[in-house]
Amino acid sequence: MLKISNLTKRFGGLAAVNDVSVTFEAGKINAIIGPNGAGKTTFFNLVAGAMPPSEGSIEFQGMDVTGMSPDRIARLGIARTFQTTMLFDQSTVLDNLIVGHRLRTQSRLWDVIINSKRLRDEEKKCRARAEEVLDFVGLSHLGNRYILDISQEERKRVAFALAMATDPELVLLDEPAGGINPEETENLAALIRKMVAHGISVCLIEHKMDMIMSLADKIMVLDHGEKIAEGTPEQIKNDPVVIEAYLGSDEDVEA
Ligand SMILES: Nc1ncnc2c1ncn2[C@@H]1O[C@H](COP(=O)(O)OP(=O)(O)OP(=O)(O)O)[C@@H](O)[C@H]1O
Repeated sequence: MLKISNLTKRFGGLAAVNDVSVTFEAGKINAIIGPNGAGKTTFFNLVAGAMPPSEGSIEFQGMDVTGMSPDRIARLGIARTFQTTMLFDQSTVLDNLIVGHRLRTQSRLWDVIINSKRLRDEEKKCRARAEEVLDFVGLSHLGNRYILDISQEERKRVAFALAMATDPELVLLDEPAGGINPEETENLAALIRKMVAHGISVCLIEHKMDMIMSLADKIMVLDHGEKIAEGTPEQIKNDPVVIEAYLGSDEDVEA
């Protein structure tokens, strides 16, 4: 589904991602781990088209998407969750989803001025889709609540719903369990499994090792921009190179 070949991104003299090649299969949960500054976020930025690579290529479902704009990549089926701080606090959950979805639909200014049938049809579709994804993430009962009034876990579910609204094939999750407690983390892991059960492939960056180890089918470990290991959770846990990379940082692979 996603084939990365010799991907490199340099910022001045620093190779934030350095000659990384990896393949992620459809229908799986793939995790990217590594100490702080390892290049995980940069890797995601490259896949989502937020920045062009210095070298290497990205193939999605057999198509070369290297250097494509984020819009085009999103339309091809790669969605990314945004930080919950990107939600509109003073709007309702449903409005956040409708606006998020509308930003990706077709109506032009002319349609708005004449309140065209296309516009009205699109609005209806966006609302229906918003209600559908809200139900999927288990928040139907909160559609009319303000973002300000819901919990951090619920906000994370809204962020997932936003990504789901575009009907993606692959979802990139950047630290989905950051800032929530162990029980909420388990709930969110269940939601990620549900996404995969519905045919969506997942790629996530996460620091919470217990979550990764129980959730991921495959883990890629980055350190100083380079891929130092790749394998199942069991293989990664016991890999001396990985343990060494984490011992040299303030993080713990068994944590
Ligand atoms: N836009 C940029 N310009 C210059 N340097 C950058 C830029 N983005 C990232 N870097 C550098 O690239 C390296 C990798 O950063 P990146 O954010 O990808 O790591 P990370 O693994 O996501 O780290 P963390 O776990 O702390 O979020 C770091 O040294 C960072 O300072």
